[in-house]
Amino acid sequence: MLMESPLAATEPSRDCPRCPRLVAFRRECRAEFPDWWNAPVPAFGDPGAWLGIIGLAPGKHGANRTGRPFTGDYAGDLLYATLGKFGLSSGTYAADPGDGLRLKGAIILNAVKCLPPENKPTPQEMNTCRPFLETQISALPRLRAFITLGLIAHQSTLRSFGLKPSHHKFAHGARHALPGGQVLFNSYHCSRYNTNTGRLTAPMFEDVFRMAMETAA
Ligand SMILES: O=c1cc[nH]c(=O)[nH]1
Repeated sequence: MLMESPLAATEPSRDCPRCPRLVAFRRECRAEFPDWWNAPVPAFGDPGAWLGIIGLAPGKHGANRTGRPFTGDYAGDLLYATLGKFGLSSGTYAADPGDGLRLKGAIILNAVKCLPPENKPTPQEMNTCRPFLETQISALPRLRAFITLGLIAHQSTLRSFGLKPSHHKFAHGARHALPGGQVLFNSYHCSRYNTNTGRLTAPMFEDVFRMAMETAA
């Protein structure tokens, strides 16, 4: 059973037609895995969040299967462990959206809401999906900080504030001032690849959360 998105009124429809390539891929997945979610993956978290965590896009066997960001594959292992460690969640994280996990003070949004082939949305798909990100950020009035996971989420979040990525270079641990006093922190994406290769370790990830907590909690 899927919990209702805290931003239900701002989510795309299950059959959002905006990106032809992603629509075709969704159809393929629905045919092959009819029991999966196979639709835009809604936001998950606290509508009163001070911290927005911006991911890239659903993973095929993860969020695209479960309907909840960063669950169902390994992409969420470090993320949900870290949220728990910093008191930003309660309950237990499992693949099943009925696990009772709740976020407190944080919300997870994806820069692209539909599953992209090879986990790679095109620049056009990023642009086409961005209005949803912008609307959702605007619908979260208590947001004071963002953690962007990876370069693409960073760029899309900057653009959603009307800022130029060339003026705000991505680097793990970097912080960027946003209009209105909010602060954006960069992290490498917490993908299985990055954690397995040691590009991102738990202490490195926790440092970014600590900075965000010290700045904005
Ligand atoms: O960025 C990501 C990666 C996996 N799952 C998501 O929902 N987003």
